[in-house]
Amino acid sequence: MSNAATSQPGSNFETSYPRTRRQGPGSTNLHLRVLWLPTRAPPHIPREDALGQNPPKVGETSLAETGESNQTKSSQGLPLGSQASTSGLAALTPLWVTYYNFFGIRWKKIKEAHASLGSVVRISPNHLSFSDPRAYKDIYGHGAKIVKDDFYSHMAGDTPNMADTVDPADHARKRKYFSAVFSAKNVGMLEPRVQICVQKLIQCLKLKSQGQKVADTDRFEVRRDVSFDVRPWLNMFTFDAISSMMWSDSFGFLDCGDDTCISQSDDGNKKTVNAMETFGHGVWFAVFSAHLPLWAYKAINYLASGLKRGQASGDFGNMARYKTMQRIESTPEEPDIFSQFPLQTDKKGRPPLPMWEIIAESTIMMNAGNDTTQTTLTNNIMILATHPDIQTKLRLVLLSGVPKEEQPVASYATLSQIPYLRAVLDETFRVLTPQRFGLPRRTVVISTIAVYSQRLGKWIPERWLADNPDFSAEERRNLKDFFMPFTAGTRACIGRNLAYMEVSIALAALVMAFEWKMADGPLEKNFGQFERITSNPTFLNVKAKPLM
Ligand code: HEM
Repeated sequence: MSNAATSQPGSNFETSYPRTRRQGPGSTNLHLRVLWLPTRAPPHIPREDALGQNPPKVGETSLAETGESNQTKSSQGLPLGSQASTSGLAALTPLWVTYYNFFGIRWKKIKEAHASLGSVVRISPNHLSFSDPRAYKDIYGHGAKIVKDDFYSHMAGDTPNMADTVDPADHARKRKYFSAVFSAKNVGMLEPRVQICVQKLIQCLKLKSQGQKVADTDRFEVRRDVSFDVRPWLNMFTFDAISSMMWSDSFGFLDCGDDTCISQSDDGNKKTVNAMETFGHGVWFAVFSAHLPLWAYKAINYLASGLKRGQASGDFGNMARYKTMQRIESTPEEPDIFSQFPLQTDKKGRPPLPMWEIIAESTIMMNAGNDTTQTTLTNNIMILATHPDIQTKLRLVLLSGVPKEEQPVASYATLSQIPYLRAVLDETFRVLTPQRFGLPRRTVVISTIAVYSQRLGKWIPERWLADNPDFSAEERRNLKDFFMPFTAGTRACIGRNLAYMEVSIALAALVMAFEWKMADGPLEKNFGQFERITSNPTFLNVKAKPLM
C-alpha cells in the first residue's frame, strides 16, 4: 500500500483523500459519494491563534492521551489503490484492529496511524478509517443511507436492540415506539430522581474526601493522603440514576459503596454480580470479537461461554431483566421511563413489544445510561482538576448564578441559564468525546464506514461563549463540524436531552461542593483510559476538598 494520502497543516485537502474514479455530485453511489469530497480547503476550520497551536493535522490533538479517529470499512469494490495502510497485517486481516481493541488502545494506534499515514487509513482488509471532519455528514448525516456494520449485528445476535439493530426498517419501528420517551417534558419529570442521586453522591464524596466509609459495605479505599479514585463513585451514581429513572428502583449502590446486584437469567436463575465489572467485561468481550467474521465471533463466544468474561454480556442483560421483572410487578406512583414501554396495544393500535424486546431495550437504556454519562463526568473532573483556573471560574459563575437554596444541587432550568457550564461540558465533549471509536458503518456496496471526531487545539471552554470577543460567531458555528458527541442522523443518540440534564446537574453540584485536585504524581498514574466502544476512564485519583 502506498502512503499517498497524507495531510499536512495548511495543505489542500484534495490531497488528503484517495484518488477515486471520477464521480460527480448527485451520484447515487453512496460509497463513492463518501470519498468524493470538496477540493478546496474548508473555510471553516477555526483559526490558528484561537486554537492556541498550529492548525491541526487530521487526527491531531493537543491533549496527549485523547486519540481519536474515524473508521470506515470499504468494500472490495472501492477504488482503494492509493489508500494508506497501517501495516501489512492490517491490510490482510482484522486481527490488527481486534488486537488493539483487546488491549483497549485501538484509538491510540489509529491516531498514530493517521498521524504518520494521512487522513484515510486502512485498519482492516475492508475497513478504512477517515479522520477528516467533512466525511462525518456523508457517513452519518440524515441524508446518508448508510447502515450500521455487521460489527453491530454480530453483537445483536437474535435479540437486537435499538442501538445494534442494523435493518433500517426495524430501527425505524423501534425508534417510533421510544421517540417520546426523552422529550423535554418527560426529561423534566425525571429530573427529581437525578437530583436525589446527586445529593447522595455529594454526601458519599464528602465522607470519602475525609477518609471515611459510606457504609460497612463500602469497598473503595481512601489512601493515607486522602486521595481516592472518584471514577467508581461517579459510575455508581450513573447506575443509581438510570435505574431510578428507568424502573423507579435505584440499585442503591451509593448507599452501600458497593455495586453488587442481582442478575436473573430467562429461566429464572439468579446470581449476584458486580455491575461495573460486568458491564466492562461484557462490552470489552463483545466489541473486540465483533470485528471478526461471524463464524469467528461465534466460535470465540462459544469457547468463552464458561468464563466469567465470556458470560458478562449476558449477565449485564440479565441485570436489566431482573429490574424489569420487578418493575412489571409493581407500578410506581410517578411515571418512569418504563411507563412508556409498550407492554400493551397503544392508542394508535400498535401491538405491544414481546418480552425479549422489552428486555433488550431496557438493557440498552441501562448500558447507554450508565456508561457515557459516567465517562463524561469523569473526564470533566479530570480536566477541571488539571485546569484549576477554569475550575475556579466555573465555581464562581455557578455560585453567583445559582440561588443559595439550590446549592449545590440545582434545577436544570437554573443551570440552563449559565452558558459557562454548558461551554465546559461541550468543550470536554469536543476534546474527549466519550465515543471516539469511529462507529462502523457499512456502505451500499459491501462494507462499512465510521467517522471521526476531530479534536482541535487546547481545551478552552470560552470558545463556546457568544459574548467572547476572542472567538468569532463564524468560528463558533464551525466548531460544530468538530463536535459530534451524540453522532448525527437517524442513528444519533436518543438520550441526548436526558444526558445533558443529568451531567449538568451532577457536574454543577460537584464543582460547587468540592475543590478538585489530581492526586500527587504524573497524570498517567492518576488517570487511565480503556477503549471498548466508549473510551472509558478506568481510574481517576483525586483529592476533593469539601466547600459546603
Ligand atoms: C453523555 C452522554 C451520552 C453520549 C455521549 C451518548 C452518545 C451516543 C452515541 C455516539 C450514539 C450512537 C452510537 C452508534 O452509532 O453506535 C448513541 C446512541 C444511543 N444512545 Fe446515547 N449517549 C449518551 C447518553 C445516553 C443516555 C443517557 C441514553 C438513555 C438512557 C442513551 C441512549 C442511546 C440509545 C438508545 C442509542 C441508540 C440510538 C439509535 O440507534 O437509534 N444515550 N449515544
